[in-house]
Amino acid sequence: MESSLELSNSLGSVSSLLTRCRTFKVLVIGDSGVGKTCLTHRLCAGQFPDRVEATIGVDFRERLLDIDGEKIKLQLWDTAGQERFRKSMVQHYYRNAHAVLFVYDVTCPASFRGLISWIEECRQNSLGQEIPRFLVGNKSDLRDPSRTEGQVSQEQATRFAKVHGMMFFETSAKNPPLKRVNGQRGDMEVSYQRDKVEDIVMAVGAKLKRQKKHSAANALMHSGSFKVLSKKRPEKELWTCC
Ligand SMILES: Nc1nc2c(ncn2[C@@H]2O[C@H](COP(=O)(O)OP(=O)(O)OP(=O)(O)O)[C@@H](O)[C@H]2O)c(=O)[nH]1
Repeated sequence: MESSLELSNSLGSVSSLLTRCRTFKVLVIGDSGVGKTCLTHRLCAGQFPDRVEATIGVDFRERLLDIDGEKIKLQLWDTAGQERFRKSMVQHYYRNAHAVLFVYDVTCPASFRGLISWIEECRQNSLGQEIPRFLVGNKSDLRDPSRTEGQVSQEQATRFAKVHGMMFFETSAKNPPLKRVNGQRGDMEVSYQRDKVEDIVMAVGAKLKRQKKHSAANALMHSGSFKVLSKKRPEKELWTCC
C-alpha cells in the first residue's frame, strides 16, 4: 500500500505533467502550389508572405498557443509538394507526428483528387488513424461563385472529410473573400469571412490538448500507481518546454 505522502507526490507529478508545455509536430502536406507555405506563415506569423518559392525538403515554423490557460507549442512542418524535393526525407517527416493538415486548392480539383495519394503516403509511413487529421481547402478568395466547374465544392470536401475522419475548413491564406452588401453608403464590398486561419490553429491546438490529457490519464490508469510514469518517460523530443 502506498502511503498518503507517496500518493500526494504522485498526484503532484500528474498535475505537473498535465500543466507542462508540450510541443506538437503537425505535418502540412498536399500538392505543390496549393499554398502550404503561405498557410503556415499565416498560421504562425499571422501574415501572408510577400514572396514564396517552392519548398525544398521541409521548413519549420512554430506557434505558441494558450488554450484555457495551458501553453501548447505547435511545430508546423511545411513539406515540399514536389516529389523531387521530398523523396529522400519522407520517412523523417512522418516520425512522431501528432497531427496532419491535408491542404488542397479549392480552384484546383486535381489537388483535391491528389489527397488520396497523400493519405496513402501517411498509411505507408505507419501514421495511425488515431492521429488527428484536418482537411484545409485553401485559396477561397479565388472562388468564383458564378462557376461550378473547375472548383471543389464545399459539399464535396465535407463528404470527403467525413469519410476520412477529418475536420474540414475552407480558408484563404491570403485574403478573406468579399461580399457585396447594401450599407448606409450604398453598395460596397466587405470581407465576411471570420479569420478561419485562426480557427484552424485553435482547432488543432484544442484537439491535441484533449489528446494529451487523454493519454496522460490512460498512462495513470494503466500503471495503477503514477510512479510508473517516471520510469517510462515519453520520448524526449515529444516533451519540451516552450
Ligand atoms: N490567391 C491566393 N493565392 C495563394 C493563397 N495561398 C497561396 N497562394 C499563392 O499560391 C502560390 C503557391 O503558394 P505556396 O505557399 O508556395 O505553395 P506550396 O503548397 O507551399 O508549394 P510547394 O512548396 O511547391 O509545395 C504562391 O504564388 C502564393 O502566393 C491564397 O490563399 N490565395
